[in-house]
Amino acid sequence: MSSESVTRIRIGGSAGTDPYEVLVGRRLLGELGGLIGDRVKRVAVIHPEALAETGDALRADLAGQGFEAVAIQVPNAEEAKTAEVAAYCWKALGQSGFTRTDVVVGVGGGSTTDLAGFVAATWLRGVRWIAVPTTVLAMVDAAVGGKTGINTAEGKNLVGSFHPPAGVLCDLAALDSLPVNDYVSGLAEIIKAGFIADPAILDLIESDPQAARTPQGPHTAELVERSIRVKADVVSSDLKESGLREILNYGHTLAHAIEKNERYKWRHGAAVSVGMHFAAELGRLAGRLDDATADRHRTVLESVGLPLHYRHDQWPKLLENMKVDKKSRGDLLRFIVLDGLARPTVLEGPDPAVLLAAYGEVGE
Ligand SMILES: NC(=O)c1ccc[n+]([C@@H]2O[C@H](COP(=O)([O-])OP(=O)(O)OC[C@H]3O[C@@H](n4cnc5c(N)ncnc54)[C@H](O)[C@@H]3O)[C@@H](O)[C@H]2O)c1
Ligand SMILES: O=C(O)C(=O)C[C@@H](O)[C@H](O)[C@H](O)COP(=O)(O)O
Ligand SMILES: [Zn+2]
Repeated sequence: MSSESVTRIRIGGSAGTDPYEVLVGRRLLGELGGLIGDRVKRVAVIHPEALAETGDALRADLAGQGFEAVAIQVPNAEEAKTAEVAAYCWKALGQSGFTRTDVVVGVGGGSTTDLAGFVAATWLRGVRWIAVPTTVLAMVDAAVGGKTGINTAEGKNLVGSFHPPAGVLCDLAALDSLPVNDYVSGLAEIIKAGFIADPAILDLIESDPQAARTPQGPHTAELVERSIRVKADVVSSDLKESGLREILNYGHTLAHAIEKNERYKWRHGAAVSVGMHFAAELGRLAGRLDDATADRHRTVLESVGLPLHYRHDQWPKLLENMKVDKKSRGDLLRFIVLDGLARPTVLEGPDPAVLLAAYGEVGE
């Protein structure tokens, strides 16, 4: 298979990390063998149940290229991000004699790429891995940047590692089979990139919100590429989240609290949408964010069908859940808010009354 009109976005390369490329286009899977490299013996293709055919086709294709290829099927969505499923993958790698020169390929949405990256980060203390994201969310965010991990009963992504992939293949054709709710959920991270760094993204979506809801929309490739570039710029200068990278967590403090409260049954993007609405109200009430930009959150999120609200009576539980957010320092809660459009900043230890008032706009 040959690839056609491929965009290549380079990531990393500073502070001792190996650079890698994110490829965006169609018919890209022909690039996989080359990325894996010819000195590799074994490849493990980790894929969700929903992509059983794709996983097996990739395994067969790699076997045809001379690799000892195994497919490891894992549950769909967040059910894959558990210690038990990671242990199942370690067992499969052990049984196929996987060594430090072998390669993991994670094919699927963000849940699968987070798990596959984590399995690669932990097996033999770290083997190479390649991400083949198949949801819009995984293409623009999860598969890019090297954050890998799993959930625990105590919170979202509480166990993980920074372990960048050796390459990322975003084949836009994969989006054609994605259920519309999953497609729309991914738009939340695209809209996040718009608010924190690249407002042209918001203009593109606002120009035709209905078209933005489908991969057939006229701006799909541009939206995906712009969002990847936002993430690439950030993670290339701060892989391990010592500062700047925290801006990518916009909306996530409340989002992760909601996901835990829903026992990880909500889609991440839907929770991020509610979380960004909350962060916008928090920014407004803290005197940081102008009304027009705060209101723009509601209109753009709502226009593509993303949720803005969550149960009002759950606030005490959400507040408790937020304490284990990775941005917390001791008892200090920290939120990413905006000082204005594309001007993200940290709000530390907001007054509990302001937090409650912001949630008053979100609760229903
Ligand atoms: N590591 C990071 O930097 C990062 C960034 C953002 C999000 N995430 C994580 O990503 C996860 C969410 O990822 P997601 O929104 O991609 O959802 P997902 O991976 O949970 O996938 C949603 C559903 O779509 C199915 N699916 C995937 N691709 C498909 C396709 N092409 N056709 C049909 N079905 C398909 C999956 O099997 C699953 O059932 C969360 O766990 C979130 O925490 C991680
Ligand atoms: O890449 C990052 O950094 C992000 O924060 C991107 C988020 O969209 C993503 O959901 C990430 O997994 C959240 O990380 P966490 O450290 O808050 O668990
Ligand atoms: Zn996210």
